[in-house]
Amino acid sequence: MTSSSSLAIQAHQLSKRYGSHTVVQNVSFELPAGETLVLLGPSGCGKTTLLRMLNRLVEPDAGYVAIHGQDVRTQPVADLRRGIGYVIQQVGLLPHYTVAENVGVVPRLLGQEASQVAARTEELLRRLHLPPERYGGQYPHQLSGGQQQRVGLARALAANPPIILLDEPFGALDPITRASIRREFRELEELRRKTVVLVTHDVTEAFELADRIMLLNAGQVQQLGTPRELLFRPANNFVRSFFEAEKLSLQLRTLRLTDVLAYTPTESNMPITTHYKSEYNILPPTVTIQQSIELLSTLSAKHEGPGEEAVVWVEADNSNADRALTSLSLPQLMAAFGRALQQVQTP
Ligand SMILES: Nc1ncnc2c1ncn2[C@@H]1O[C@H](COP(=O)(O)OP(=O)(O)OP(=O)(O)O)[C@@H](O)[C@H]1O
Repeated sequence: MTSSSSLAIQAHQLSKRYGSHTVVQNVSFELPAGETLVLLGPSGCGKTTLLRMLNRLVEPDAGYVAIHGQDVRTQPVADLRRGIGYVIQQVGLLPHYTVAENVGVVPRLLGQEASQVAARTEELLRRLHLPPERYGGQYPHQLSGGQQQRVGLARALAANPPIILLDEPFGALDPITRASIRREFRELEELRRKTVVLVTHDVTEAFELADRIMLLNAGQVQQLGTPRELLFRPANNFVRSFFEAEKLSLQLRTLRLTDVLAYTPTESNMPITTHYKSEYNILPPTVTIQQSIELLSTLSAKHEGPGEEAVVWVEADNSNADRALTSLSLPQLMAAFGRALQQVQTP
């Protein structure tokens, strides 16, 4: 059990109706500080409405929200929103403000000193791969969609709120930009420490970013759990069929090396000296199968010669201390993945 003081967000029996149409129905969840919850579901299922109830952009008809243990109705809205960053798909940058001015807008409103605002702005732009000397003085229309999205994120992070709400933040981007921004986003240390609620209808995005996923349909929670639980222990047919089309790709992103190690050959049948071995292909067991396949493919393209096969080396996790390093080639990895899948899918 998590104590209520370490809970960043508690939503209790939230409901919202527009006319006769119930768009959110009896939704409850608790989100510990530092977790990322993804709200997923088909268009119109109520994700945005639910998200906007958290910072009181929408008032529920029934139920309540508590932030850090305090009922949001008992605090001034301005105070509440100061602690909650908000990023939307349309970005909403101020067109006549430069990039630096856009990022600094909230800290300035909070009365922070100009030098402090400038330092924070520079730091964030640099972290989001927008060198301030090049981009700080530009205007939003001079940036690409992906760059604007990063400025929107920098602006939401500027005042260092402990909670960030993101509504389809990558929705307007092409698939390639989208995938690369998502990777940057995942690796951003600043965000890892925060409590994040993210709305998307993109299943891969949900699986890559979520600690837990709430799958909604017609305003009702279908399942709330880890990506692994939704994929391998679907609560009903809606959940099962929602992931069906992308099942293999999700399995590759959900299972990790640690899940397949037990199904690998106990001894490598190739002499170690024939392998190209460097710090780059020694992997911790937490790496996903998808990432391992990508690395093995790159290594194969670079290093494979006659009689050689590219391998990665997997560090033993604690439960496997007798095997310090296990070597895995692509065929071995795929075979082990297949066997692990059979196990995990057996009820
Ligand atoms: N202010 C409003 N007035 C009337 N109906 C609304 C209002 N806001 C949302 N709705 C309706 O509520 C339902 C849920 O909308 P919501 O935007 O929460 O869904 P969503 O899951 O975020 O959808 P999408 O993925 O398409 O953005 C929709 O049918 C929408 O038309």
